Amino acid sequence: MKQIGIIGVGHLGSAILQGLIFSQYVTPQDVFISGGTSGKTQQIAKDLDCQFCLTNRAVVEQTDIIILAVIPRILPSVLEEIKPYLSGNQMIISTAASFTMAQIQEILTSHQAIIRAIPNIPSRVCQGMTAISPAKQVTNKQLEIVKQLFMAIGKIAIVDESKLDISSTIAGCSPAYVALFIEALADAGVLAGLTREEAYLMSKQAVLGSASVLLAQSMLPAELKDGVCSPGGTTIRGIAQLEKYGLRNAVIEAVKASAKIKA
Ligand SMILES: NC(=O)C1=CN([C@@H]2O[C@H](COP(=O)(O)OP(=O)(O)OC[C@H]3O[C@@H](n4cnc5c(N)ncnc54)[C@H](O)[C@@H]3O)[C@@H](O)[C@H]2O)C=CC1
Ligand SMILES: O=C(O)[C@@H]1CCC=N1
Repeated sequence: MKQIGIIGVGHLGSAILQGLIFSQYVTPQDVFISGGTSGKTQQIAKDLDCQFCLTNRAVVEQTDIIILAVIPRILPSVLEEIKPYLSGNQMIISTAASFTMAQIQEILTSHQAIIRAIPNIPSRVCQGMTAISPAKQVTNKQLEIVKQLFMAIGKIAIVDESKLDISSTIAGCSPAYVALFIEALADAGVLAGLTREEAYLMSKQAVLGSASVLLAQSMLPAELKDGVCSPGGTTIRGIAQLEKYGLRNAVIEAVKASAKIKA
Protein backbone atom coordinates (compact mmCIF):
# COMPACT_ATOMS: atom_id res chain seq x y z
CA MET A 1 0.00 0.00 0.00
CA LYS A 2 1.31 3.42 -0.95
CA GLN A 3 1.26 6.49 1.27
CA ILE A 4 -0.66 9.34 -0.29
CA GLY A 5 -0.16 13.02 0.42
CA ILE A 6 -2.64 15.80 -0.28
CA ILE A 7 -1.36 19.37 -0.12
CA GLY A 8 -4.30 21.76 -0.07
CA VAL A 9 -7.48 20.30 1.37
CA GLY A 10 -10.07 22.77 0.12
CA HIS A 11 -13.03 21.99 -2.11
CA LEU A 12 -11.22 19.65 -4.49
CA GLY A 13 -8.58 18.28 -2.11
CA SER A 14 -11.21 17.26 0.42
CA ALA A 15 -13.35 15.70 -2.32
CA ILE A 16 -10.41 13.54 -3.46
CA LEU A 17 -9.61 12.66 0.15
CA GLN A 18 -13.15 11.62 1.00
CA GLY A 19 -13.50 9.67 -2.26
CA LEU A 20 -10.26 7.75 -1.71
CA ILE A 21 -11.27 6.82 1.83
CA PHE A 22 -14.91 6.05 0.95
CA SER A 23 -13.79 3.78 -1.90
CA GLN A 24 -11.38 2.01 0.47
CA TYR A 25 -8.58 2.66 -2.01
CA VAL A 26 -6.55 3.75 1.00
CA THR A 27 -6.82 3.32 4.70
CA PRO A 28 -7.14 6.77 6.30
CA GLN A 29 -3.89 6.30 8.24
CA ASP A 30 -2.01 6.10 4.92
CA VAL A 31 -3.10 9.58 3.88
CA PHE A 32 -1.09 12.63 4.97
CA ILE A 33 -2.60 16.07 4.52
CA SER A 34 -1.50 19.68 4.92
CA GLY A 35 -3.36 22.89 4.30
CA GLY A 36 -1.16 25.91 4.67
CA THR A 37 -2.62 28.32 7.17
CA SER A 38 -6.12 26.85 6.87
CA GLY A 39 -7.32 25.91 10.32
CA LYS A 40 -9.77 23.44 8.81
CA THR A 41 -7.22 20.83 7.74
CA GLN A 42 -6.55 19.53 11.24
CA GLN A 43 -10.28 19.10 11.84
CA ILE A 44 -10.68 17.26 8.52
CA ALA A 45 -7.82 14.92 9.50
CA LYS A 46 -9.50 14.30 12.85
CA ASP A 47 -12.92 13.69 11.29
CA LEU A 48 -11.55 11.25 8.69
CA ASP A 49 -8.89 9.70 10.91
CA CYS A 50 -6.05 10.52 8.54
CA GLN A 51 -2.66 12.09 9.28
CA PHE A 52 -2.43 15.83 9.75
CA CYS A 53 0.89 17.45 8.84
CA LEU A 54 1.79 20.93 10.01
CA THR A 55 3.97 21.52 6.95
CA ASN A 56 3.97 20.56 3.30
CA ARG A 57 7.50 19.26 3.82
CA ALA A 58 6.18 16.72 6.33
CA VAL A 59 3.72 15.46 3.73
CA VAL A 60 6.48 15.05 1.15
CA GLU A 61 8.75 13.24 3.58
CA GLN A 62 6.17 10.57 4.39
CA THR A 63 4.45 9.81 1.09
CA ASP A 64 4.95 8.15 -2.30
CA ILE A 65 2.23 9.98 -4.22
CA ILE A 66 1.72 13.70 -3.63
CA ILE A 67 -1.46 15.34 -4.84
CA LEU A 68 -1.25 19.11 -5.12
CA ALA A 69 -4.68 20.70 -4.74
CA VAL A 70 -3.83 24.33 -4.12
CA ILE A 71 -4.99 27.12 -6.42
CA PRO A 72 -2.76 27.89 -9.42
CA ARG A 73 -1.63 31.23 -7.94
CA ILE A 74 -0.16 29.43 -4.90
CA LEU A 75 1.24 26.45 -6.82
CA PRO A 76 4.65 27.97 -7.77
CA SER A 77 5.50 28.74 -4.15
CA VAL A 78 4.37 25.28 -3.01
CA LEU A 79 6.47 23.62 -5.74
CA GLU A 80 9.51 25.69 -4.72
CA GLU A 81 8.88 24.78 -1.08
CA ILE A 82 8.67 21.00 -1.59
CA LYS A 83 11.35 20.69 -4.31
CA PRO A 84 14.33 20.17 -1.95
CA TYR A 85 12.60 17.24 -0.22
CA LEU A 86 11.45 15.31 -3.29
CA SER A 87 13.06 12.00 -4.15
CA GLY A 88 13.19 10.65 -7.69
CA ASN A 89 10.56 7.96 -7.38
CA GLN A 90 7.85 10.10 -5.76
CA MET A 91 4.94 10.94 -8.00
CA ILE A 92 3.70 14.52 -8.15
CA ILE A 93 0.11 14.97 -9.26
CA SER A 94 -0.99 18.52 -9.98
CA THR A 95 -4.73 19.17 -10.09
CA ALA A 96 -4.29 22.82 -11.02
CA ALA A 97 -6.23 23.96 -14.05
CA SER A 98 -4.36 26.21 -16.47
CA PHE A 99 -0.93 25.57 -14.92
CA THR A 100 1.02 23.74 -17.57
CA MET A 101 3.39 20.80 -17.36
CA ALA A 102 6.16 23.07 -18.73
CA GLN A 103 5.54 25.55 -15.88
CA ILE A 104 5.72 22.74 -13.31
CA GLN A 105 8.86 21.26 -14.88
CA GLU A 106 10.51 24.67 -15.00
CA ILE A 107 10.25 24.84 -11.22
CA LEU A 108 10.92 21.18 -10.38
CA THR A 109 13.73 21.00 -12.99
CA SER A 110 15.06 17.42 -12.75
CA HIS A 111 11.99 15.71 -11.23
CA GLN A 112 10.51 13.26 -13.76
CA ALA A 113 7.37 11.71 -12.34
CA ILE A 114 4.86 14.51 -12.85
CA ILE A 115 1.25 14.02 -13.78
CA ARG A 116 -1.44 16.61 -14.38
CA ALA A 117 -4.82 15.26 -13.31
CA ILE A 118 -7.96 17.36 -13.29
CA PRO A 119 -10.70 15.64 -11.26
CA ASN A 120 -14.06 17.09 -10.28
CA ILE A 121 -16.11 17.50 -7.12
CA PRO A 122 -18.29 14.38 -7.63
CA SER A 123 -15.07 12.46 -6.82
CA ARG A 124 -16.24 12.99 -3.24
CA VAL A 125 -18.87 10.27 -3.76
CA CYS A 126 -16.77 8.20 -6.19
CA GLN A 127 -18.69 9.54 -9.19
CA GLY A 128 -15.83 11.72 -10.36
CA MET A 129 -14.39 12.30 -13.81
CA THR A 130 -10.66 12.88 -14.06
CA ALA A 131 -8.69 13.92 -17.13
CA ILE A 132 -5.10 12.73 -16.81
CA SER A 133 -2.04 13.87 -18.74
CA PRO A 134 1.36 12.46 -17.74
CA ALA A 135 4.77 13.92 -18.47
CA LYS A 136 6.66 11.98 -21.16
CA GLN A 137 9.08 10.67 -18.52
CA VAL A 138 6.33 8.95 -16.49
CA THR A 139 6.70 5.17 -16.71
CA ASN A 140 3.82 2.84 -17.60
CA LYS A 141 3.96 1.45 -14.06
CA GLN A 142 3.63 4.93 -12.55
CA LEU A 143 0.80 5.85 -14.90
CA GLU A 144 -1.01 2.64 -13.98
CA ILE A 145 -0.82 3.58 -10.29
CA VAL A 146 -2.28 7.01 -11.00
CA LYS A 147 -5.03 5.51 -13.17
CA GLN A 148 -6.00 3.09 -10.40
CA LEU A 149 -6.08 5.92 -7.88
CA PHE A 150 -8.48 8.05 -9.89
CA MET A 151 -10.51 5.04 -11.06
CA ALA A 152 -11.24 4.44 -7.39
CA ILE A 153 -13.11 7.74 -7.29
CA GLY A 154 -14.76 7.76 -10.71
CA LYS A 155 -14.02 7.49 -14.38
CA ILE A 156 -10.83 8.60 -16.10
CA ALA A 157 -9.67 9.77 -19.50
CA ILE A 158 -6.00 9.92 -20.50
CA VAL A 159 -5.60 12.93 -22.76
CA ASP A 160 -2.82 14.86 -24.41
CA GLU A 161 -2.03 18.02 -22.46
CA SER A 162 -3.34 20.09 -25.38
CA LYS A 163 -6.82 18.76 -24.48
CA LEU A 164 -6.54 19.27 -20.74
CA ASP A 165 -8.04 22.77 -20.56
CA ILE A 166 -11.14 21.77 -22.48
CA SER A 167 -11.39 18.47 -20.55
CA SER A 168 -11.15 20.30 -17.25
CA THR A 169 -14.00 22.55 -18.39
CA ILE A 170 -16.28 19.82 -19.69
CA ALA A 171 -15.82 17.65 -16.59
CA GLY A 172 -14.24 19.92 -13.94
CA CYS A 173 -16.28 23.12 -14.29
CA SER A 174 -19.51 21.52 -15.48
CA PRO A 175 -20.73 20.39 -12.04
CA ALA A 176 -21.21 24.12 -11.37
CA TYR A 177 -23.13 24.54 -14.64
CA VAL A 178 -25.27 21.50 -13.80
CA ALA A 179 -25.90 22.84 -10.30
CA LEU A 180 -27.14 26.08 -11.85
CA PHE A 181 -29.51 24.10 -14.09
CA ILE A 182 -30.80 22.07 -11.15
CA GLU A 183 -31.34 25.24 -9.15
CA ALA A 184 -33.18 26.92 -12.02
CA LEU A 185 -35.36 23.83 -12.51
CA ALA A 186 -36.20 23.78 -8.82
CA ASP A 187 -36.91 27.55 -8.83
CA ALA A 188 -39.46 26.95 -11.57
CA GLY A 189 -41.02 24.20 -9.47
CA VAL A 190 -41.23 26.49 -6.44
CA LEU A 191 -42.75 29.21 -8.62
CA ALA A 192 -45.50 26.74 -9.47
CA GLY A 193 -46.10 25.75 -5.82
CA LEU A 194 -43.73 22.89 -4.97
CA THR A 195 -41.90 23.16 -1.69
CA ARG A 196 -38.15 23.80 -2.02
CA GLU A 197 -37.50 20.31 -0.66
CA GLU A 198 -39.84 18.67 -3.17
CA ALA A 199 -38.41 20.72 -6.03
CA TYR A 200 -34.78 19.88 -5.20
CA LEU A 201 -35.48 16.18 -4.77
CA MET A 202 -37.24 16.05 -8.14
CA SER A 203 -34.69 18.13 -10.05
CA LYS A 204 -31.61 16.43 -8.57
CA GLN A 205 -32.98 12.92 -9.11
CA ALA A 206 -34.10 13.75 -12.67
CA VAL A 207 -30.58 14.96 -13.58
CA LEU A 208 -28.92 11.99 -11.88
CA GLY A 209 -31.31 9.54 -13.56
CA SER A 210 -30.87 11.15 -16.97
CA ALA A 211 -27.08 10.90 -16.86
CA SER A 212 -27.33 7.35 -15.46
CA VAL A 213 -29.54 6.05 -18.26
CA LEU A 214 -27.36 7.74 -20.91
CA LEU A 215 -24.26 6.09 -19.46
CA ALA A 216 -25.78 2.69 -18.66
CA GLN A 217 -27.31 2.23 -22.10
CA SER A 218 -24.72 4.16 -24.13
CA MET A 219 -27.67 6.24 -25.27
CA LEU A 220 -27.25 9.46 -27.23
CA PRO A 221 -28.68 12.57 -25.56
CA ALA A 222 -30.88 13.10 -28.61
CA GLU A 223 -32.42 9.64 -28.16
CA LEU A 224 -33.35 10.45 -24.58
CA LYS A 225 -34.75 13.83 -25.57
CA ASP A 226 -36.78 12.31 -28.41
CA GLY A 227 -38.07 9.57 -26.14
CA VAL A 228 -39.28 12.06 -23.53
CA CYS A 229 -40.99 14.31 -26.07
CA SER A 230 -44.38 12.67 -26.68
CA PRO A 231 -46.04 13.84 -29.92
CA GLY A 232 -47.95 17.04 -29.30
CA GLY A 233 -47.02 16.67 -25.62
CA THR A 234 -45.76 18.86 -22.81
CA THR A 235 -42.00 18.34 -23.13
CA ILE A 236 -41.59 19.52 -26.70
CA ARG A 237 -43.26 22.80 -25.71
CA GLY A 238 -40.56 23.26 -23.05
CA ILE A 239 -37.77 22.24 -25.47
CA ALA A 240 -38.96 24.90 -27.93
CA GLN A 241 -38.60 27.53 -25.18
CA LEU A 242 -35.11 26.28 -24.19
CA GLU A 243 -34.08 26.63 -27.85
CA LYS A 244 -35.77 30.04 -28.13
CA TYR A 245 -33.84 31.33 -25.10
CA GLY A 246 -30.60 29.79 -26.35
CA LEU A 247 -29.72 27.10 -23.80
CA ARG A 248 -27.40 25.31 -26.23
CA ASN A 249 -25.59 28.48 -27.23
CA ALA A 250 -25.41 29.68 -23.64
CA VAL A 251 -23.66 26.43 -22.68
CA ILE A 252 -21.24 26.64 -25.61
CA GLU A 253 -20.36 30.23 -24.71
CA ALA A 254 -19.90 29.24 -21.05
CA VAL A 255 -17.48 26.48 -22.04
CA LYS A 256 -15.60 28.84 -24.36
CA ALA A 257 -15.24 31.36 -21.54
CA SER A 258 -14.12 28.78 -18.97
CA ALA A 259 -11.65 27.14 -21.33
CA LYS A 260 -10.50 30.49 -22.76
CA ILE A 261 -11.40 29.41 -26.31
CA LYS A 262 -11.48 32.35 -28.65
CA ALA A 263 -13.35 30.74 -31.58
N1 LIG B 1 -12.87 23.09 -7.19
C1 LIG B 1 -12.97 22.27 -8.23
O1 LIG B 1 -14.06 21.77 -8.59
C2 LIG B 1 -11.74 21.93 -9.04
C3 LIG B 1 -10.51 22.47 -8.73
N2 LIG B 1 -9.40 22.13 -9.47
C4 LIG B 1 -8.10 22.66 -9.09
O2 LIG B 1 -7.87 22.30 -7.74
C5 LIG B 1 -7.09 23.29 -7.10
C6 LIG B 1 -7.76 23.69 -5.79
O3 LIG B 1 -8.99 24.29 -6.06
P1 LIG B 1 -10.12 24.43 -4.94
O4 LIG B 1 -10.17 23.18 -4.14
O5 LIG B 1 -11.34 24.88 -5.64
O6 LIG B 1 -9.52 25.63 -4.06
P2 LIG B 1 -9.73 25.88 -2.51
O7 LIG B 1 -9.39 27.30 -2.30
O8 LIG B 1 -11.06 25.37 -2.08
O9 LIG B 1 -8.62 24.94 -1.83
C7 LIG B 1 -7.26 25.25 -1.81
C8 LIG B 1 -6.74 24.88 -0.45
O10 LIG B 1 -5.33 25.11 -0.41
C9 LIG B 1 -4.98 25.56 0.90
N3 LIG B 1 -3.70 26.24 0.84
C10 LIG B 1 -3.44 27.55 0.59
N4 LIG B 1 -2.12 27.79 0.64
C11 LIG B 1 -1.53 26.60 0.92
C12 LIG B 1 -0.19 26.21 1.10
N5 LIG B 1 0.83 27.07 1.00
N6 LIG B 1 0.06 24.92 1.38
C13 LIG B 1 -0.95 24.03 1.49
N7 LIG B 1 -2.24 24.35 1.33
C14 LIG B 1 -2.53 25.62 1.05
C15 LIG B 1 -6.13 26.48 1.29
O11 LIG B 1 -6.21 26.63 2.68
C16 LIG B 1 -7.33 25.72 0.70
O12 LIG B 1 -7.92 24.86 1.66
C17 LIG B 1 -6.95 24.44 -8.09
O13 LIG B 1 -5.65 24.41 -8.63
C18 LIG B 1 -7.98 24.17 -9.15
O14 LIG B 1 -7.57 24.58 -10.43
C19 LIG B 1 -9.47 21.25 -10.52
C20 LIG B 1 -10.66 20.69 -10.87
C21 LIG B 1 -11.90 20.97 -10.17
O1 LIG C 1 -12.87 27.13 -11.29
C1 LIG C 1 -11.73 26.64 -11.39
O2 LIG C 1 -10.76 27.32 -11.74
C2 LIG C 1 -11.52 25.17 -11.08
C3 LIG C 1 -10.88 24.42 -12.23
C4 LIG C 1 -11.93 23.47 -12.75
C5 LIG C 1 -13.02 23.63 -11.81
N1 LIG C 1 -12.78 24.50 -10.89
